[in-house]
Amino acid sequence: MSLKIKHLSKSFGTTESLKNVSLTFEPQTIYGLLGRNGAGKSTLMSILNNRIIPNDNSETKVTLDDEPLLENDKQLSRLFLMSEVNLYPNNMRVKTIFKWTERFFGDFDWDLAQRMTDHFNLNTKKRLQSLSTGYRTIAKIIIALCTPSDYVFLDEPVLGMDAANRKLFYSFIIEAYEKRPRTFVISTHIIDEIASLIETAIVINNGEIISQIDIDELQMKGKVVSGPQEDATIYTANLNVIGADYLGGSADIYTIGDLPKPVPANLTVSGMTLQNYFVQLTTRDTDKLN
Ligand SMILES: Nc1ncnc2c1ncn2[C@@H]1O[C@H](COP(=O)(O)OP(=O)(O)OP(=O)(O)O)[C@@H](O)[C@H]1O
Repeated sequence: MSLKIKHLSKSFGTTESLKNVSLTFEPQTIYGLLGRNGAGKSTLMSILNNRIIPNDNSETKVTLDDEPLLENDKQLSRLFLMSEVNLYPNNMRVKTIFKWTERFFGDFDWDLAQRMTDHFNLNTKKRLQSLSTGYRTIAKIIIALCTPSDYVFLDEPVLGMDAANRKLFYSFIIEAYEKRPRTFVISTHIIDEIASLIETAIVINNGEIISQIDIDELQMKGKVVSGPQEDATIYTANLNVIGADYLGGSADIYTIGDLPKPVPANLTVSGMTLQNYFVQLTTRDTDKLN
């Protein structure tokens, strides 16, 4: 019982946006889909939600609970994608969009929608076009959380939202999940804010999945060894090092796994944040200023 993707590729002309992606999304799990600009996050989510057609490749298989997903309306209706693209008529009132959603998906969580509109202070009598950028996002978030979908994809869901509303949104994701567990796949560039929300981080880089890690595992095993460059380098020489930052003779070396004891007295060890992990995995040489 899961959403399985095997050998999925997508090219736009000569741009290979997704390269032979294989990935499984388990039911009732909250994922972070992390990648730099242009990494392929939106393309992946759009393909899974039937908005973009993947390359024609006989090896490609996308199944939901072992049934083919693409071009299968019954299975596709179990997925929902919230993205920047506006699918709703701009002159429609928010409340009417909620009703449309209910008709289309066969159900809508009106209680949660009411709580969310109250907390966000959203006037549902307003037309979509008259809302500010942040409030348009809030309206779309409410729709995404109140549909009966089993797999909800949120592509940059906090675009234009202020810090207080983002915090409220993260609490509502948890509330929606606790009320009715389902899979959320959240793509965002504000990584540290979702670190406590997600269970698994998937990192995509240049169209390829380069890492999938449980947040608990990262918290247990991800360490930053800091101190004089030479000593830190010697101490971490045989460890699983994913990257390093050097500044004026000092080093921060990023490792995954157990550290040999004792740690030399001139080195310090701290936990690796999800943001650290992501940056180390996706930094290119060209990102560094000469
Ligand atoms: N319709 C399209 N036509 C041509 N190229 C496209 C199209 N859609 C996406 N691409 C290209 O595919 C690559 C992946 O884009 P995608 O939008 O999936 O990235 P992303 O990870 O969502 O990026 P961002 O974080 O900047 O939104 C990019 O090189 C992009 O230019």
